[in-house]
Amino acid sequence: MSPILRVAARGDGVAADGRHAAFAAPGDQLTDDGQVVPGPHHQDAPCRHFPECGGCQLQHLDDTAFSAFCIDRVASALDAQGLSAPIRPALLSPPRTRRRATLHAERGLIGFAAEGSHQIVDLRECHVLLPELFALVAPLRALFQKLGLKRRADVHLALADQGPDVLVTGWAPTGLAAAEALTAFCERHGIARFSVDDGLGAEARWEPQPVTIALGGVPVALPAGAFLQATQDGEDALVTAVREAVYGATTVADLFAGLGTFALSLPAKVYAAEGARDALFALKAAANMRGRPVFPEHRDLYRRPLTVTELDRFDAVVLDPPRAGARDQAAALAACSVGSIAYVSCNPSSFARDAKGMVQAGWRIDWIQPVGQFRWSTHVELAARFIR
Ligand SMILES: C[S@@+](CC[C@H](N)C(=O)[O-])C[C@H]1O[C@@H](n2cnc3c(N)ncnc32)[C@H](O)[C@@H]1O
Repeated sequence: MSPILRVAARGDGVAADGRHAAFAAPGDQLTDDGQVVPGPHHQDAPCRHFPECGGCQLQHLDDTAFSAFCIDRVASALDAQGLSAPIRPALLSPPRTRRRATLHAERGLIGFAAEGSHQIVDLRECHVLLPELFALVAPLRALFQKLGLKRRADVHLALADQGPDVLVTGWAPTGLAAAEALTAFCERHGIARFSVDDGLGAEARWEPQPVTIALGGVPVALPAGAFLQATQDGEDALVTAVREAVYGATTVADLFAGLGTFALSLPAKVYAAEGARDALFALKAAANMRGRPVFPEHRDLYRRPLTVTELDRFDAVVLDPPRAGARDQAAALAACSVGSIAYVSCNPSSFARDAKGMVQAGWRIDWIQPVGQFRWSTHVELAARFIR
């Protein structure tokens, strides 16, 4: 018998004797023949689709163990780079609060892909999606069946200010009957927008009024399929952490700004750099309309990161790159002399890699706030404050 001590990055339990076991929680016991004997932090998974469904990998952990996993994920990534930092208690989004998710549909099935495969798990219940979004799953299944969807399509769901926003990629129904069925579906289910994209770009087939998302109290036009923090709760946690990290700054550079989640929430003059044109134009128009001091620039930050001279014009910098991190931008940040840096990351490993160079150049990680907005998944997000 060996006790399970922690859960590794991929979700398997790690026993004191070094063995790994699937679906094991800290406090469980691993028998000599590899059986898991549940302990005090092992809960009954609430969803019938666990563990087949790839939407959740950790439903067997209670909140104490899931929170510890989020912290440990960050600590292990730092440790792998020879770093350590004060890590705050994790902020977990409650069940049923995911406002953005991508499902897959094919031949009468709709749901997340099965864990480790492309097979679709036909979703009959879900404990992570917002009820408003889950309520669309059965009607969408029926709609796709009616319209004869056979090949695989992706269904991107988001909750906009006006209601559910649906984007189907890989499929575009044609003909009058299909158009009528789609309109009836949208009217019946209060859909804010229904777009399709069969490879030529998103085309709205239903959008009775312009679709927006409120960020920092400002309604921003929401491009179909655009990036949004996964839960409102997670967004609030990240915004609060970023505001604290750059507190007192009157000029801020927001890098990888997206639609302006941070730029529109900071009490400062904000330069916002973003690579997606549609997001950038939406942010520009929204800021102009409300007279917010946000100055967006379309810029590919992988090809053309801000230079040290450019960075030094600001009191503080916020960056929130994609999963790959921001190696070159971090190198310039390491050498700059702004007052503080808020680094928001959806990948503790690339964050720790980027942080290492910054720490070697004299920066210190003041604190790290883990945010578990992908509840019961192995994806952990964080916001960190760097100071000299
Ligand atoms: C994790 S999202 C963060 C968005 C925003 N900060 C937010 O919280 O809503 C990363 C953003 O980086 C943008 N991006 C990806 N590659 C980029 C690049 N090479 N240059 C600039 N922006 C890029 C994406 O379009 C996306 O908006």
